[in-house]
Amino acid sequence: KEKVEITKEQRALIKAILDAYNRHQIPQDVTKKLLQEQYSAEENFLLLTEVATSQVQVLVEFTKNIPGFLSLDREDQIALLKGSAVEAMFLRSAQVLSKKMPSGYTEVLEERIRKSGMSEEFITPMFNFYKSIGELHMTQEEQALLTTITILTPDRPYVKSHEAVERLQETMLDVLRKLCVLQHPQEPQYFARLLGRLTELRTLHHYHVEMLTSWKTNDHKFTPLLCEIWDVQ
Ligand SMILES: Cc1cccc(C)c1Nc1c(-c2c(F)cccc2F)nc2cccc(C)n12
Repeated sequence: KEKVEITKEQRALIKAILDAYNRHQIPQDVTKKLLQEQYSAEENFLLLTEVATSQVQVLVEFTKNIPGFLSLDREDQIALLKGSAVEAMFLRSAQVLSKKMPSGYTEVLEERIRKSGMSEEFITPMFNFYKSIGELHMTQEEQALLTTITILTPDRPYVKSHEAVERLQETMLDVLRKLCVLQHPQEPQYFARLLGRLTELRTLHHYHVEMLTSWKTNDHKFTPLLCEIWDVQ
């Protein structure tokens, strides 16, 4: 049985990523609004647009703190952010929704998502994903690393230095693999199950493109940041 050991460098890497992941949270005023504003499909959509916009801002700040990310080609940094944003946001909202917060924030967020004028065909797979993430009971480190691995996916559109991104992603995959072995010794397949979620994220990515189109068709307004990150007119 090979002895799995996390090196000093890898421990520093985990700490840097976890600090960045925890440092950037959604601002209090946004979460307070979610609890206070009245319920209507329009109001819920507006609030979710605010949450989505703040999630993108949080994501950009987190990404800049991923060791090695800022050394990548600048255009590739943008291509990685645009290509991974919604997947990272699905992961983040899954982690928020699977935690039962004392403030009742998760229940309110879930209620507003279900009643925001989104069609059932997107709601079902979205909440199935949220449930499957919740069942994994990921540690904070695993959540932060899985998000990092999603962001560092080399085969996003317009990425030029494929190898540079792949090398960075492999560094993170190696750390996550070791963490899974050490933190879930009774579940040898745990690491494989985490990576399986990344496949499910790709499917949700496609659903999201359709959601954007249907929101646009129903004349829903987005913020400039959401239009920019997802190339919406
Ligand atoms: C904040 C939020 C949380 C859970 C579900 C949803 C639908 C949202 N809201 C949006 C998402 C989005 C996201 F932010 C995280 C996960 C999946 C997502 F669909 N994307 C967009 C794009 C334009 C407008 C909104 C309202 N919106």
